[in-house]
Amino acid sequence: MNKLVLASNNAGKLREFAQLFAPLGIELLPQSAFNVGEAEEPHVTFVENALAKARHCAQATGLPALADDSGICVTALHGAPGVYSARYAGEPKSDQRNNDKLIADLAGKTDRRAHYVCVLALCRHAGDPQPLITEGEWHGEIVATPRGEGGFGYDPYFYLPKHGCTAAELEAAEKNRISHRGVALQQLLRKLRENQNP
Ligand SMILES: O=c1nc[nH]c2c1ncn2[C@H]1C[C@H](O)[C@@H](COP(=O)(O)OP(=O)(O)OP(=O)(O)O)O1
Ligand SMILES: [Mg+2]
Repeated sequence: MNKLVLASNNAGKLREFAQLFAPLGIELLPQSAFNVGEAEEPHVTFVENALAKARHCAQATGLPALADDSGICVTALHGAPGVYSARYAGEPKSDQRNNDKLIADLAGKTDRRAHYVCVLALCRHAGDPQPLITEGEWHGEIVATPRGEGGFGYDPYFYLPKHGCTAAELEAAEKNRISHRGVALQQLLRKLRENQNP
């Protein structure tokens, strides 16, 4: 497989995947290059939404498609916003309003634990009966005051005690090495290699 379509319209994800794929010798094309519209994400699990996006994109392009469904799960909010992270503060999607709502919802709560989840789904074609699926998690805490200019989404509020900084303060390469997305992609690449060398 030397060409893949990325089934996402999120500029932050596109940036991170471009960097992650750069050394791999796999051409990664954004679905916008094929005028693929946004897929429905009607499901209550990351894995089902990831599959829906990958299948929709493979169908529309005739090429293998990789989708990322991700979000942040906050312990004190019983796992919310979870699969609804992108639309937490309603439509149209806005990172700023999502972050404001998250901080408001956590006001007065002492348990600040949260983790990112990323599920990747790779459909080699629209009817692929055996899509590759992997998952990564990244654990941290929500801070009330944003820090850093990097990353995207909830990153300025996602604090990593081990690193003493937020995800938005990490170098892009460091985030990709340890993030939910980076971990899920390493697993996906391992599965791809196993499939090619049975
Ligand atoms: O590393 C991350 N750093 C910060 N925020 C993140 C990250 N990873 C996911 N997130 C947040 C952003 C968005 O609020 C939601 C993903 O929602 P999700 O539906 O998967 O993506 P999306 O609608 O933005 O784009 P698309 O579906 O076209 O890929 O989780
Ligand atoms: Mg989405």
